[in-house]
Amino acid sequence: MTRDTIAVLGAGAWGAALANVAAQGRRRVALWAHDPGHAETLARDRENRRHLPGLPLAHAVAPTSDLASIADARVVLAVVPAQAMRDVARAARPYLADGAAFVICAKGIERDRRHFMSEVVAEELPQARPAVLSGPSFAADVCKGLPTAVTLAAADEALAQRLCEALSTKTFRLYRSTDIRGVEIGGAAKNVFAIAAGMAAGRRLGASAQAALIARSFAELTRLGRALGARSETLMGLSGLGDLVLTCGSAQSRNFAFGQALGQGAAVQDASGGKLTEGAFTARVLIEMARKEGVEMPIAEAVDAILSLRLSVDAAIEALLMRPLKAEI
Ligand SMILES: NC(=O)C1=CN([C@@H]2O[C@H](COP(=O)(O)OP(=O)(O)OC[C@H]3O[C@@H](n4cnc5c(N)ncnc54)[C@H](O)[C@@H]3O)[C@@H](O)[C@H]2O)C=CC1
Ligand SMILES: O=C(CO)COP(=O)(O)O
Repeated sequence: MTRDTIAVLGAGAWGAALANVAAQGRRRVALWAHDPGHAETLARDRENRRHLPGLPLAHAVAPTSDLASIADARVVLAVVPAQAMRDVARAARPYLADGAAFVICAKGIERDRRHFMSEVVAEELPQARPAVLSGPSFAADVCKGLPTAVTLAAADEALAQRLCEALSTKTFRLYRSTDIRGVEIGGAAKNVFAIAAGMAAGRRLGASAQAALIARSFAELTRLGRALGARSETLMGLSGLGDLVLTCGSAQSRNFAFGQALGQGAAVQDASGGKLTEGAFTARVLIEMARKEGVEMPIAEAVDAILSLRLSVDAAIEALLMRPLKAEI
């Protein structure tokens, strides 16, 4: 499978970066954009100037807005926003080859139906073999060829191994897993915690508070992950702790930057600066899942309360600090 044809759905920052990765050693990688104008601009500029300025598309990357271009792909990377995954998967259904690997690269949970991305894909693409790629990886870092390591999970370990071989490069290293649920929970939840970490930075709470917040966020992730069947080693791995540390520790993260702007006083509707902040879509559904499982997630609850304008940032910090003292679990 290593030289199998690869297509990418979604031509934002991460889609462009992964298309460049896939282009190494391949003659053509279709990069599908849902907006024909965007596909034309990419084809003309050979660069995603909005999302990845200064980082050219590899020669083999072929921007298109024609979904039929995925028909000959044995591996399709799905890199659209999580809330768009169902529509895109449904639209791809007539074109996706039987048995093709459909690798979910979005980080989020479907808000309306409370479905994980792998459940969305199972429903919309019965002919696909689903997989999930997630871990600490900023698109710009990957595009620049900086060393990066992520997890790729598929139920069938042989498929996971073959996909790791197909997608790994010298600087983009994939570790295989069969824990799809564990990998997708980590990717979705860390965006919510990154908003909280950004708020703490925006309020200048200090490095000690940042570290405490990451550790307690990890405790929340672990509790929910275990309740939903994730494996401990996944939660402690690249797609769990690894991505949490990256995203909660860098203003390069859009979720962190969004939280930071909120912490500095920006209004919820303005704080993202028009950038995709998946955590803002995931916060509510994450705590709904947690409540259903009887799992306490006070940090995620605080983020949701702030985003739904029920609590100010300062009141949320106060409430977290006033929680009863308890054992460290
Ligand atoms: N940027 C990064 O460093 C990383 C992003 N991700 C994940 O990848 C996913 C995509 O993120 P980015 O590419 O960074 O976002 P982006 O904002 O750079 O690009 C999103 C792309 O999706 C397109 N899009 C929007 N609505 C759509 C729809 N309804 N149907 C089809 N396409 C639509 C937009 O036109 C845009 O080209 C997110 O779930 C994100 O969490 C994961 C790892 C790294
Ligand atoms: O998922 C990411 C890094 O692993 C990107 O994070 P942001 O979406 O917060 O920019």
